[in-house]
Amino acid sequence: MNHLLLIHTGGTIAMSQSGSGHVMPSEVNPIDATLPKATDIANITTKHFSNIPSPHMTPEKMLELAQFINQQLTQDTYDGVVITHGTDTLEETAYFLQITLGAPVPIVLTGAMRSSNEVGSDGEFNLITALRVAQSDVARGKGVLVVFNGEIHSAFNVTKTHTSSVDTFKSVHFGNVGMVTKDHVLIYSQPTTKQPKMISTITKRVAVLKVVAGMDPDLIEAVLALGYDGLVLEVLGQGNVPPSIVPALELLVERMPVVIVSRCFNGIVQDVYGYVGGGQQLKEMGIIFSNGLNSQKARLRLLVELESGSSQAVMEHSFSFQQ
Ligand SMILES: NC(=O)C[C@H](N)C(=O)O
Repeated sequence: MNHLLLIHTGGTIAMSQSGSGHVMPSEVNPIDATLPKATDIANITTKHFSNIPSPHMTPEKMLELAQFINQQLTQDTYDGVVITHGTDTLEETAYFLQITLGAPVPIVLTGAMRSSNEVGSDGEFNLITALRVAQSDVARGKGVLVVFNGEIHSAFNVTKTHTSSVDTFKSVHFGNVGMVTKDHVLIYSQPTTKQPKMISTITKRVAVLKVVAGMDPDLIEAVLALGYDGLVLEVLGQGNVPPSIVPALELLVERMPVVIVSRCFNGIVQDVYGYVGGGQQLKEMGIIFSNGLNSQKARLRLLVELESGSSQAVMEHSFSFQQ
């Protein structure tokens, strides 16, 4: 029988609703009560890494988690790892692990939208399906996966799309990579993955700003004044900005890497337009075009590139579109 490592980090899956109706972390993780129902799936070793709501997650804690997983995988033999996590930043931790961890076994993240004692609580189903995916041969070599509501997603594409629905995780651009049915774990497409970059510290800071019509340049100027090391800009459409921020961007890109992602939910940025502030001008300035990542993931990618001391050319390659 397979041996799985189950790591709890917190989130709603580890919470209960109190008498007042507010949802709070529980001292004893209620999801562990599900484990007797999983004994036919694998032998499971449980580790409690943290018990935090995921808005309390940071890149530093993500790095600690990556190091913890590496340590556990060298100390014992596991066939897969399941991580329970709050849903608010789950996609960020999943993507961080994807780009920094070269684990030889499936790494699967899951969570819940309804806490343990709420009607229709989804933690039990999500945990059981995540364990089934992690022990499955078809999950090997597929990168870090997110299993939620019977769907399997790649860390690259998945994002939280609904504030309260249990059907919240969706893969923009390419759709989910697989599904879990009563009897099967199916993965029908090969997720995009790139060589992970091992880092040992988080010392850099990357700002994220969203571009809006008629945007004032002062926030772009503040990025430099506040001592950030890089900027991710959520730009318009296929990769365009208003003329009002072009001079500030020109100055900024001389001093730090600037990466653009689109504020559209789907699609990639390209140098299509030749007007002032259009993609052609941004490309000529040396701005890096991302490959369809959302801004929260592009921020982590840029952070990892900065920590790795990557050149502009290496960064461009890391952000390039690859199928
Ligand atoms: N459903 C959840 O897990 C949301 C919660 N606020 C968290 O991310 O910790």
